[in-house]
Amino acid sequence: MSDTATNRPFVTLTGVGHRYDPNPSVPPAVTGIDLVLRRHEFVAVVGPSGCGKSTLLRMISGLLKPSEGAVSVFGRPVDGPRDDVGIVFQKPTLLPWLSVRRNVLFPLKHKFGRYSKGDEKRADELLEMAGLGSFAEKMPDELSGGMQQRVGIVRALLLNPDILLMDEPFSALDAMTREQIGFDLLKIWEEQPKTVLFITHSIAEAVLLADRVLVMSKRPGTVLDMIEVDLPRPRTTRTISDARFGELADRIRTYIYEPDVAS
Ligand SMILES: Nc1ncnc2c1ncn2[C@@H]1O[C@H](COP(=O)(O)OP(=O)(O)OP(=O)(O)O)[C@@H](O)[C@H]1O
Repeated sequence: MSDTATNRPFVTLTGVGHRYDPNPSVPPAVTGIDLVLRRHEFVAVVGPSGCGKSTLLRMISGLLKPSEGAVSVFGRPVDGPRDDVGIVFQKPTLLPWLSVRRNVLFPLKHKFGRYSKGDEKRADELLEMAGLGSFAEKMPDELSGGMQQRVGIVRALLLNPDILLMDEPFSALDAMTREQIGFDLLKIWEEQPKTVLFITHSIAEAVLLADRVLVMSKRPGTVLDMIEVDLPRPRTTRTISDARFGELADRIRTYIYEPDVAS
């Protein structure tokens, strides 16, 4: 985004790595990651299956401690789960006995034991923004997969996190729903900027949504490149037919499928 705050380092990873298996003959999941996420930027992460994308996300969230290097947010080391981080996974795991609105408000209730009228108003505003205004009183099983995933996103946004970590959030959705929900996410992000790290297996989705695309190598995952997506915003379906879109997607594809050619 062209916001003055955008150029400030926000999340910093210095020489970050993680190994699940202490046996030194087994390669680490990820290693030597140097990365700076700027405030309010949208960064997508792509890379071969098993290259450590989720491991990277979990270290930024504070859910997983790096076994090498350090993660910091605004200069403060991350040493455990943080309040200013929202996470959206592939499946929204809604509570089936609670309405959509109550599902969205559940983390507040769980954390503080209560929520205010202001929180309810904000939940309704976010549901409206996500196209779920008339579904607040419905139960999760009355919603399509795409709508359930939107509820999961709204639930993460209600806590107004500075950082939104999304781990293949749309991969369970059909192609059309996926494209639409991507544009809706961009609309919400443009109105309420956050630093977003978005893991996807779709190169096109990464280029369509992100300001920059982090390309990871196969295990042990390292940074192969950080590609600036110099496509104008707002992004629309027309963005996909822009020649530059094709060039950027091709460049990333080469990294993933022909890493020897790319390097
Ligand atoms: N809890 C764990 N214990 C042991 N190994 C793990 C654990 N979690 C992940 N791994 C291994 O670490 C590597 C990186 O896993 P990770 O899930 O971070 O990759 P990924 O890029 O997100 O994969 P995918 O694209 O398939 O979702 C993989 O080889 C995986 O098998």
